[in-house]
Amino acid sequence: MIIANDLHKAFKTRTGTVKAVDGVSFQAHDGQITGLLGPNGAGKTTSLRMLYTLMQPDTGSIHVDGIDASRDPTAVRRALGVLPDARGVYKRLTARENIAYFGQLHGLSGADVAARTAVLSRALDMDDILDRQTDGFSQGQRTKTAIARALVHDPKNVILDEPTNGLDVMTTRAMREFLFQLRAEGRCVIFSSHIMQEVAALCDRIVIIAKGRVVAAGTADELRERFAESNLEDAFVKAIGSEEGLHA
Ligand SMILES: Nc1ncnc2c1ncn2[C@@H]1O[C@H](COP(=O)(O)OP(=O)(O)OP(=O)(O)O)[C@@H](O)[C@H]1O
Repeated sequence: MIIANDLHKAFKTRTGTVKAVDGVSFQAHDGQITGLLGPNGAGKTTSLRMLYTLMQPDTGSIHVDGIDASRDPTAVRRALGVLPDARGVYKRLTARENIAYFGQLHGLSGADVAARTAVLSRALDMDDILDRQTDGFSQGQRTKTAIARALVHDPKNVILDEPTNGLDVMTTRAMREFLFQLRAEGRCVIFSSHIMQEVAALCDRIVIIAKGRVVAAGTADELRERFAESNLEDAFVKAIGSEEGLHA
């Protein structure tokens, strides 16, 4: 389970201070998919970066399975599998070697790495690319490699920054099935997207972020009810106060 409590993060730029995250709180439960939905620049990536301890919040707290991220970031990292916005797959290594490298960093034995690689490769349908050097991989193939690598240590919590970004329809469908599988295994899954339809199709709970703040949260039904709209898209527009988030 992941709890974000009143996160704030500002960046100093030449032209002034940007409040990227300005009061984000939510809970993501085990056995559920929680979607962070918001238009470009809403603060999703910055929120996720704080959750996976790449950045420290200016104020606010994060707990992963009860561990305070500011006190024990290493333990939090162990409990998380992360697909960052920059996929960062090593080009000279094969997909299998990319996965194994992360397994070794997590201290897994060779046998455990091989077993997890087999499970993940099957789930992500990547058997045919496993032993190819990732240089030249398509975006979808790179994303699959990065996800398999992120999950090699069998983490209870999974954070995915725009996992279907740039994927074709078939690969997106396969990715959805994979996320449902992670949910069925009882994991806590958080993913971000600016595509409302995708979040609606996948998520048990939706956290809508605009201008660095949570403007609404709940199930799709709760959001429709709250904004008195039968269509989730209309509820989303009302929640963020503009139509900018609708365009992928
Ligand atoms: N390192 C940084 N320095 C300065 N400004 C930043 C930095 N990182 C993010 N920002 C700004 O913070 C705001 C939120 O950015 P963020 O990447 O979190 O949004 P997002 O919701 O993930 O958007 P997108 O859907 O476009 O990826 C934006 O205005 C962005 O320009």
